[in-house]
Amino acid sequence: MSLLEVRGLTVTYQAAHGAVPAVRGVDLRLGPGQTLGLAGESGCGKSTMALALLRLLPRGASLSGEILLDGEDVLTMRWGRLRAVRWAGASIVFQGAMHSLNALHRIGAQIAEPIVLHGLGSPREAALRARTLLEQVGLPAARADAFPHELSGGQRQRVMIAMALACEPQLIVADEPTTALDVMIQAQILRLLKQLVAEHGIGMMMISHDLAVLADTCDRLAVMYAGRIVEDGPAEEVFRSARHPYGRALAAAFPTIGDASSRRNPRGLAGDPPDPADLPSGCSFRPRCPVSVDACARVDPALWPAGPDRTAACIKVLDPAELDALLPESAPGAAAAAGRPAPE
Ligand SMILES: Nc1ncnc2c1ncn2[C@@H]1O[C@H](COP(=O)(O)OP(=O)(O)OP(=O)(O)O)[C@@H](O)[C@H]1O
Repeated sequence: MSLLEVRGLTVTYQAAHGAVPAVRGVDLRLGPGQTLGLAGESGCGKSTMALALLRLLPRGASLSGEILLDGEDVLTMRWGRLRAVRWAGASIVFQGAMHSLNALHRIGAQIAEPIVLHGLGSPREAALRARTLLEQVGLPAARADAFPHELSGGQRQRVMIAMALACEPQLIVADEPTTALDVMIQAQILRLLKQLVAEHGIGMMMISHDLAVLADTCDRLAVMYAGRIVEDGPAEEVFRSARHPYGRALAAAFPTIGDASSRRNPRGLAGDPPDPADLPSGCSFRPRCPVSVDACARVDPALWPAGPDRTAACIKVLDPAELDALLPESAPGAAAAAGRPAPE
């Protein structure tokens, strides 16, 4: 059984200007001990996905679909069960640790708190475990007595990881865990996460706009655009040879795994992701796509097989007969008439 299985997840915010469909029918799967990277630019719906997994979305957001955590649907859980699952079943490491830590409480007390709240130890046992956890994330146990402002950004992010591990969850969701850090510290934190996930056999979903970081850290990669997954497959393969033009553009923007300096000057993709409340017809990526054809305005592509163990939501992974059947005027040869280029 999958540790996490997301089926047809849709999240819609209610904003002053109307409904904002931030996540649109996402399917994802993650096994125990696996790491899944979720990539995409700002505004593609990645954080919404992360928050939805533990029903942490702001009031007014509506959700549908299924989020099966170890077979149990998070969306239909009663509050008591949901409280138990947060931290102990799955926990989230957010970006910007300073905002997530309480400036008035010592580090050790903050790590110990969820352990006591979940009945996993007495206050004394939890305090001892907090010190052990600090050592596991590469900090001296004595840092338990420090306040957040006494730590560097990288140290605070290590504290956040220690907190996420505190109740021994099966799943960690890391949302841009290294974005605010300089490149050397970023590499250390990524190594630490990789090592902890392997040692503890937990699943991890890591969210980032940096495809190279995800390819280096994760087993699988899913690329998100305008609230949908547009490409999915083994991480190295997606990074080296993305089948969706958006995946290729992201890979080109962050060209080198392991060489952080090359990421300082990404070759940017022109334009911005569309406003989810005002999506273009057909494929959402069409207005920015360097290889779009007329048919892309008429077909909103689903994820189709794009090689062994890979999918992509682009009509260019279809053969002409399959595309013909999809086009509204499904006369034979419509794909050719629509200007479909030769498959790559
Ligand atoms: N509370 C909200 N109310 C209305 N719209 C929202 C709300 N939160 C997010 N959105 C919109 O939903 C879309 C997805 O946002 P989300 O934060 O999930 O994207 P993201 O890929 O995580 O970007 P970032 O990395 O900048 O956080 C965006 O268009 C955003 O403006």
